This record gives sequence, structure tokens and C-alpha cells, in this order.
Amino acid sequence: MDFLAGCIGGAAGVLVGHPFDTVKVRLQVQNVDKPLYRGTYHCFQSIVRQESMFGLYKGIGSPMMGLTFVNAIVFGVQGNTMRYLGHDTPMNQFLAGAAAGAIQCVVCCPMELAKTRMQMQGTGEKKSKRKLYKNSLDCLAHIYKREGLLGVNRGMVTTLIRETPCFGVYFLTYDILTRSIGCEPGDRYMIPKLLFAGGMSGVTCWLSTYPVDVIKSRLQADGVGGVYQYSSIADCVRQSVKREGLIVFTRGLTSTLLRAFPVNAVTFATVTLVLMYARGVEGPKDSEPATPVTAHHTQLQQQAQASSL
Ligand SMILES: NC(=[NH2+])NCCC[C@H](N)C(=O)O
Repeated sequence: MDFLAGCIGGAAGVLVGHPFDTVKVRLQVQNVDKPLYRGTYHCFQSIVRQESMFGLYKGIGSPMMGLTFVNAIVFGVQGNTMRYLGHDTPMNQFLAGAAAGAIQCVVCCPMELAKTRMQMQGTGEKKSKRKLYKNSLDCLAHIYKREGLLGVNRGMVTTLIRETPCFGVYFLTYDILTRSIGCEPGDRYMIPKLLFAGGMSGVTCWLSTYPVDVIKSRLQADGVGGVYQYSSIADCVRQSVKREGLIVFTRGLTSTLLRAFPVNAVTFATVTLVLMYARGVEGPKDSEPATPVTAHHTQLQQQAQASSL
């Protein structure tokens, strides 16, 4: 059930947040010597003006297919790891989230490679008239044909470095917030509280490893137009800091945070509600530790039973 709930939550999140992600990638990867965009709003405006609203949704195929599946893995692995760990402690919340974050990289890395390439296609001075890739799957097929499995997993190391701690923070933050603001069963403000806790979990986790995300985007966009700038992660960091200073690690951060709150508010609230109502019958067995999402529906179930007596 965790997997299905993660699927539904993931799809809801992608629809809400993809335009913000496109702006983030464009700002992270643009050539600082000849910048196309002055900032977040100018980037939004330029994309809509030059590429219509559809320009903001370039590359959505990949995250729509991938993120939905990724969220299914994330919430499925996290829920089952919590059951395996047996006790609901903050450390176990972090560890279960980190395990989920590491495992989902298998899908997340190729998905984000295709997304990044599609989002960068047709931009900058190397704007090629002929579109190289028809869609995200065609993009991955091209890369696989040219560079094999290694090529399709370009950016895997930075993705693992970014995702493993980040998802630990993601679930730990949600656990702490939902317990401290009290998403009590029958609480008339439960939904807004779930949305707030989910949104803040997304913001916190993106902030926790954002510099790594900048490097990952640059490595995955490297080679668009055939010119490779970076020979390694260290080389990418060195060149980026040398040319732009430490401020480079904040490129696209505003758009990322504007995206992170609504996307993760919707994702976590959707997952929690789907689990609550879908598990209304069984609820977590006594032997199962409550994960944040299962804790909610157990409380709600008790409330519902009490009120029906
Ligand atoms: N690199 C990260 N911040 N990973 C966490 C991603 C959380 C959520 N799936 C999102 O897209 O916002």
C-alpha cells in the first residue's frame, strides 16, 4: 500500500512542481559568461515568452514516469525499513529515509539525466535548430547507444551523495513536525498541518544537500551540444568555484524552494491520506512501529471507532 500511495503522491507532486524545476535547471546550468536569465522571475518570463507555457513542462515525461515510480520506491522502502528496524525513533526515521533515498537513485539518476538534457535542449548559444531528442525515453536511448550503461548513469555518484542524507532529513523532518504540531485525529486543521509538515520537509531536505544538486545538474547537462567541460566531480567543483565563487552553490535555489514546498506538501499529504483511508480496515499491526504516515491513520481510526460507538 505504501508503494501505491507513493505513486499517487508522486504524480500529484510532479504536476505541481515541474515548471519550478525547469527554471532551477536553466539557472544552474546557464553559461555565466553569457547568461540568458537574470534571475528566477526573468527565467520564468523568458521561457513562457520564447517557448510558451509548454516550455516550462519540457522533460516532464521523465519525472512523471520516473518520480511517480521513485516515490513508490521511496515510501515503500521507508515504510518497510521502519517495520524491519522495529522501533519508531528519530534515528530510525533518518536511517529508513536514507535507505530509501539511496535505493531510489537507481531510477532517479537516469530519470534526472534525461530530464536535465530535455530541459536544456534548444537553449544557449549552441541552440540547434534540429531537436536532438524527441522525448525523455528517446534521450536515454540516444545516450545508451552512444555511451552505454555508464552514460545512462552519468551523475550517479553525485545523485547518491545528494539523495541518501537528503531523504533521511526528509522523513525525519516530517516525523518531528507532525508530532510537534499535533496532527490529531479529527483535528479540523489536520490537512493544513499535513501540508505544512510535508512542505517544510521538502524545503529542509533540498537545503540540506543543495550544493551537490548544482554539481549534479552541471555534470548531467555536460556534453549537450557535444562539448564536454568537466573531467570529474572535483573538476566540476573546481571550475565552478573558480569562475563564479561559492555563490555558484545557490544557483536556482529560489526556484527550487518555491517548488519544494508545494510539491512535497501535496506528496506527503496525499500519501498520508491514501494510507489512512486505504488502511482504515487493517491499520498497522501491533508489531509494526508507526511510521509518520501510519501513525496518522491509526490515530484517525481510533477516533473514528470512538465516535461511532
Ligand atoms: N534531492 C532531493 N532534494 N531529494 C528529495 C526530493 C524530494 C521530492 N521527491 C522532490 O522532488 O522534491
